[in-house]
Amino acid sequence: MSDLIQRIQALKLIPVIALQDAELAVPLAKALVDNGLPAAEVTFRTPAAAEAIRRMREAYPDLLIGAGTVLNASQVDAAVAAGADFIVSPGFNPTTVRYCQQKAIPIIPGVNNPSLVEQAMELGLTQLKFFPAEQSGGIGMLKALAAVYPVSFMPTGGITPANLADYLALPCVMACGGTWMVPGQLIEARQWEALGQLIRDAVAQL
Ligand SMILES: O=C(O)C(=O)C[C@H](O)[C@H](O)COP(=O)(O)O
Repeated sequence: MSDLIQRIQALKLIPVIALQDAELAVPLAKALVDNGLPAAEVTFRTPAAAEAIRRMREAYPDLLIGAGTVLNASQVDAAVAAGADFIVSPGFNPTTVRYCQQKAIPIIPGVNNPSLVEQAMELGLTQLKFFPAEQSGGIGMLKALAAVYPVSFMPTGGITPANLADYLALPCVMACGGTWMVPGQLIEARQWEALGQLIRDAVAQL
């Protein structure tokens, strides 16, 4: 887990992706790698997720790949079989967390209030997603949580170029998640140049 967290901390930004078509996975991974952001959180919000992860892993063995929106054990299995390095969930589901822990699979579950942070800590977790970040009180809420709990957060949801730096400046923030540098319309339209520019602009802010 600590190696993984170091990699996430070094990247500072994890692009969150919903891919409609696994054919788009490798060109998207190429755009991310070529433009300086070698990571992807591929969400299980689409049926293409596992195949997209498999193709990315095959083409880019060193790419940091998370599986996002993982809601249950069978999605954990599918993600890991496809080559995911870690699991992310939008909420805190103790069943999914325990399943990952039994299999020694890193999981970063989502929380957005003190009670959930405490439940996560009880299971030994100290790196958590803060989701949905802006809608849950944003930076003010994170500061309040960090004052009480020795945990690090990956805020996701409502992170934009306008607030990224403020989130990253908080000592409790290990990285942010966001979609703005990998918008679905550009990916589906295979606008790799435009996408590359968005990714470069995001990296330039880090
Ligand atoms: O599916 C998940 O597990 C999620 O975490 C949801 C996405 O991360 C957010 O919807 C991203 O929010 P935006 O960056 O505001 O577009």
